[in-house]
Amino acid sequence: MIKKTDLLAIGHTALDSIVLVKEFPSPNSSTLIKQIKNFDGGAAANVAVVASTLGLKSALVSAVGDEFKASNYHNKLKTMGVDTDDMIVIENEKTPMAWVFTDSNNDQISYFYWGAAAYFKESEPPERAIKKATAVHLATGDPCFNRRSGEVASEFQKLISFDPGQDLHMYSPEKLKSVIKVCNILFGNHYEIDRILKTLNMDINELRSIGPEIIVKTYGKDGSVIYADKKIKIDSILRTPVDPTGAGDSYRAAFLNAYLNDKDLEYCGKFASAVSSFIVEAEGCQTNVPDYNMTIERMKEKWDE
Ligand SMILES: Nc1ncnc2c1ncn2[C@@H]1O[C@H](COP(=O)(O)OP(=O)(O)OP(=O)(O)O)[C@@H](O)[C@H]1O
Repeated sequence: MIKKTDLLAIGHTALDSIVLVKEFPSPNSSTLIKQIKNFDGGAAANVAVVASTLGLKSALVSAVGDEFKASNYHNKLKTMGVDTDDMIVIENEKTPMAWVFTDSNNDQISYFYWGAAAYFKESEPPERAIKKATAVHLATGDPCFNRRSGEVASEFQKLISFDPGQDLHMYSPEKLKSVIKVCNILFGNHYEIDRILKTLNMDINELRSIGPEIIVKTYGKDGSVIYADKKIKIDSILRTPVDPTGAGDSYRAAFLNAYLNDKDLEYCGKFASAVSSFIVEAEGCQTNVPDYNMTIERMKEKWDE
């Protein structure tokens, strides 16, 4: 019997190293590292992990190296119930890695190693995983693979959400438009949504008219705005951030969780806001992930509902 999934996340699974230095070295010099911490990451995996912790049956399709199957990260995903049966495993390659260097001014320099993810381009869209899912989330990853996966998901009439995130610059205007056309929900932070509007030379209503009936624009600690038939402003549940990375992915996972449970858009935004407020309280994108009850408690504290 085919096991159905609620949410399939497509895009990066990555290993993140957060490196603290006093200052960045100039070329041909070196600097001492104060601390290195390794975390499980990658936008699609972050979404799958948060969605699964909140109670959705989630699945993940990423391109990973051949060391991944035996890794603790993979074991963790399986233990959580994330379906990884359709992961793309590339022989003699490594799972993507990100190194984020932070100096004492909190300025950051990042390096991203695509490794196995470079093979997304030549991989077939995960039709079997798409067919099994109620909703498909296209996270940061290869633009061609996302476009082709979006087309298959559209053919099978799935709910499609799209978040090009920091890979936005890799999309040509045509490619960007073609993914946006097939998606139902477009997510982005305010820089990203503004850049999409500028690239496509559209305002938010024109953008909605070509595809996504819902556009969600996040503003960090200043909350988020949902553009649908009406505009809904959602406050954040403000916390002093220990590490803001992963706030966006957790927001998307939580929003989709509430949406798939037939909640109205204001509720979806509040639920997402509550979940992401936990994520900023700890280092890493998959740490301090709240379960459903913890999220509801925090929502009640803020909105008394
Ligand atoms: N300091 C904070 N306290 C509480 N909630 C926060 C804070 N920062 C962000 N959030 C929540 O997380 C949501 C997403 O944040 P943001 O707009 O920074 O996304 P992002 O840029 O995609 O994040 P990232 O790329 O760092 O994961 C916000 O709409 C807000 O609800």
